[in-house]
Amino acid sequence: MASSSGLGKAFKHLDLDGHELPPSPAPSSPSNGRKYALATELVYTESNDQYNASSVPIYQSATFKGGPGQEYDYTRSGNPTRTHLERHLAKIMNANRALVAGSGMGALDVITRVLKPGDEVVTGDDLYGGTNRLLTYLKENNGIIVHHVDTTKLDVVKETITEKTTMVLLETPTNPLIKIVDIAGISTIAHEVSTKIIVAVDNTMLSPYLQNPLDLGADVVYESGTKYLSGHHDVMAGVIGVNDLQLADKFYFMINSTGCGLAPFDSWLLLRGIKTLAVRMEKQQANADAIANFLESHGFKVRYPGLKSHPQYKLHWSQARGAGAVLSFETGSIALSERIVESTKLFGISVSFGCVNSLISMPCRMSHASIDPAVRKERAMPEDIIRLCIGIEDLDDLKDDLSQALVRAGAVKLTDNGFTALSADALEEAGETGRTTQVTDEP
Ligand SMILES: Cc1ncc(COP(=O)(O)O)c(C=O)c1O
Ligand SMILES: N[C@@H](CCSC[C@H](N)C(=O)O)C(=O)O
Repeated sequence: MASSSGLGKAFKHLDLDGHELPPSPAPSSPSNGRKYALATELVYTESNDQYNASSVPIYQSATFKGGPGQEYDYTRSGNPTRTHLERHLAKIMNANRALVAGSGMGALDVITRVLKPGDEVVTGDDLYGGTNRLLTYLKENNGIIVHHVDTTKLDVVKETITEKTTMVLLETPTNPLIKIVDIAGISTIAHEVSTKIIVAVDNTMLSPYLQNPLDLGADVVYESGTKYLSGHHDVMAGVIGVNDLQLADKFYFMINSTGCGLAPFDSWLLLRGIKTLAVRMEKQQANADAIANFLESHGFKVRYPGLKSHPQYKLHWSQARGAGAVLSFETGSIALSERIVESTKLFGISVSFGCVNSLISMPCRMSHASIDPAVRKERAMPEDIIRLCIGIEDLDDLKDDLSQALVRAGAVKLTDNGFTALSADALEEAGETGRTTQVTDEP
């Protein structure tokens, strides 16, 4: 009888046949309860515990005493720390209701459980590897028809969405090719075909600090809280924001039924991380912008929406307030990319992004390795692509580390003015033969 929407009344849960729809929590005010600027709202979570604790308490309890009618009975169904987080998230995601799951993939699993055999999903051809894996599973085992198309092309999306479409699943910027997808444009196209089509947007690459898909016409926003929201590589979490309260009830039903709700301690960690989201993001994207320019000025083809050279620069800035801190670039050679990645000292070789420390990876070997190599080829995913996820470190330290790695790997040559990327031919040769420039251990 407990509700994860919480601090309100107990309600009956929706059953699988759709009976007994629970009363949803009242939608917040038009500004979704926001009184202050987002950076301020991120910091303030009103704790209503009996001791006026400044930090929301962790209710590390599986059960709650009292019997029927009480607010909480069992943490799988609802927990005060989780409720607190969900209310806070609803405010910052501009959603009528937010829900939290044990990971970003857990959140997507909850969302896609509304799909039935025969339903059609229209989605992108540059998707996070785990998302691609789940959709492939649903296609092969649950009778869901999945269309992967270039979602940067509105005409292609328009041709693919039909009355049979029940969900449109978008990522923007995409991971790792950093393509931009027109959220408002696609939402309009989908809803013109049917208002029942659920447009769901993965907002992991920017966080609610920089982009609010619900304000652009999407029906559902979700993201991996493992990234920017938590920000320290120490918690796995997934968040969902939705305006339609009946849809929210369905998602809540799934979270309660499958037991994938976020644990109290992880909810607390996420609440703590969110307080510093604005400062982390500002610093991370300032660093990322400088590094993107630094690599571009030395001749690399860099993918980053903060660069004017990004082919969809205008579209990105029409729907987002910043460029985030993930960028990618190619070298022309897998071997050369491997040497660069392995030559960094400060950049950790790791999957994930959005956290305080900088990371470097080769997506085709790591985060996107679960995509069949033939499919990667079909979708023109460059095998040599390097992804940089920028943290809050000192910018000069980051640049120095990248410079020494590029030199050590033979991707650049040293000149009096610093270093210059090699020509395509020289890079190709460097990729095959190895280092072209003598370097000392401490450049
Ligand atoms: C864009 C994107 N969406 C979703 C996920 C899934 O999140 P999680 O790892 O928290 O399950 C990830 C990364 O894992 C991601 O990069
Ligand atoms: N082994 C994991 C890989 C996680 S990738 C995490 C993150 N989304 C990223 O893009 O780096 C898996 O198979 O899911």
